[in-house]
Amino acid sequence: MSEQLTLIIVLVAVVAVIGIGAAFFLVRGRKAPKGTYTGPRDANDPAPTLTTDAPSTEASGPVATTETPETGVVDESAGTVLVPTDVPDPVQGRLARLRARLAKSNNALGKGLLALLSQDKIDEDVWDEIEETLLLADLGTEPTLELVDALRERVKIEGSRDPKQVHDMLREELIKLVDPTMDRNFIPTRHADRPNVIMVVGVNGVGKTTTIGKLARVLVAEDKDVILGAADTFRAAAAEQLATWGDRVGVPTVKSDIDGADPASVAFEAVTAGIDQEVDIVMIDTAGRLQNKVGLMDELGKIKRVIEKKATVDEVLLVLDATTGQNGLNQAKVFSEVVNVTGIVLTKLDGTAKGGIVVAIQRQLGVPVKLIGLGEGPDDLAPFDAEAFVDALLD
Ligand SMILES: Nc1nc2c(ncn2[C@@H]2O[C@H](COP(=O)(O)OP(=O)(O)OP(=O)(O)O)[C@@H](O)[C@H]2O)c(=O)[nH]1
Repeated sequence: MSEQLTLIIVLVAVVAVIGIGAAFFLVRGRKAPKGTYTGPRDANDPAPTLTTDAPSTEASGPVATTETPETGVVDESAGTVLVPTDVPDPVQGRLARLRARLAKSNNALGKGLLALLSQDKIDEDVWDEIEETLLLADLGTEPTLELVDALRERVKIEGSRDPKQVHDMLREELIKLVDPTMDRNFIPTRHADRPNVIMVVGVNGVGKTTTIGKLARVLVAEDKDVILGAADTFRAAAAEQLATWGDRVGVPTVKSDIDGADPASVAFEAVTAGIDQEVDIVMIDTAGRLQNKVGLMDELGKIKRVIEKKATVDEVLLVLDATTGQNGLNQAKVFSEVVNVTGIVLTKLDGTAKGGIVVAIQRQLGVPVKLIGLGEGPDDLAPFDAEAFVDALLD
């Protein structure tokens, strides 16, 4: 009798443990651990296939004849268990943590201005020097004149200046120029029925692939499910480079196994995989292209149009190398004409004293700088924040 009772108690305990476990997974909502799902996350979804032929007629049906993806794409996410090996740094406070990199190369701007404005007597020569410092930092003519006028006015009104006063005055005026009111949200959210789609564009070697890799880590740290699309089919190693970034944090990459494949086809397949697998975000890498190559710029427009047969492109991030200065402005202008740029990623700010380019670019495009690259390390990408940026220049 007592044996039967013990058996019943054990059975009840086992059922209770299983019940609690099931409830835990239901509350959590995620159908597979992030980064380890291998296909559709709903049991009733169609099984993923390894595609080596052109996308099916159904998938590419709405695509115009001239823009029909014609090359095969291998969906690496199908049948592959990706086990993350890295835990990305948290995103909060990154700019503050990386500020030393920025401050070092931008000393000329922040510290130089502070020194000039702290002089006992600020005559015309000093104002000229202030102007020159700002122009050398690539702030651009109009913002430079605006800032100098504002500072002149305040020096006149406020009279004597102690170091704290000078610091606060400069800080306020710089923050105004960098514009804290712009929408710099860079953590996209999934739409009810489809992923958020981000396209990353820019000229050769500015850091597009590296930025996507770093951004994938940021998104994983924010608990997002991500798929990458290697539509940079021009440079043989680019797709591998992207996939390596993704693998480290358990993010799958859709890429073609054919050298020089149609980038629009790869992008289309990546977005299709993202929809099928119900991910939060699909990020598409594109090949670097010079803004004066008309054919390549047209191709970029085509990639976007082909993606949009499937899902809206929510964000086009233009990656600009901060060390290229004014040339970046020309690039920004042409790219935004072709693909409606919605945000700027300014890379290599660790290697230049030209932090003023942030203001110049925003002014020219009316588009916010959303992220800045501060090194080659995997977590050397920081969300841009006007106040933290100015503090990094001055302190
Ligand atoms: N110092 C520094 N280097 C960076 C940064 N971002 C990228 N890089 C380096 O820039 C180089 C080019 O980066 P990629 O990501 O390959 O550039 P890409 O734009 O994808 O290049 P293409 O595909 O050839 O157009 C690499 O050596 C990166 O490590 C940054 O913020 N700081």
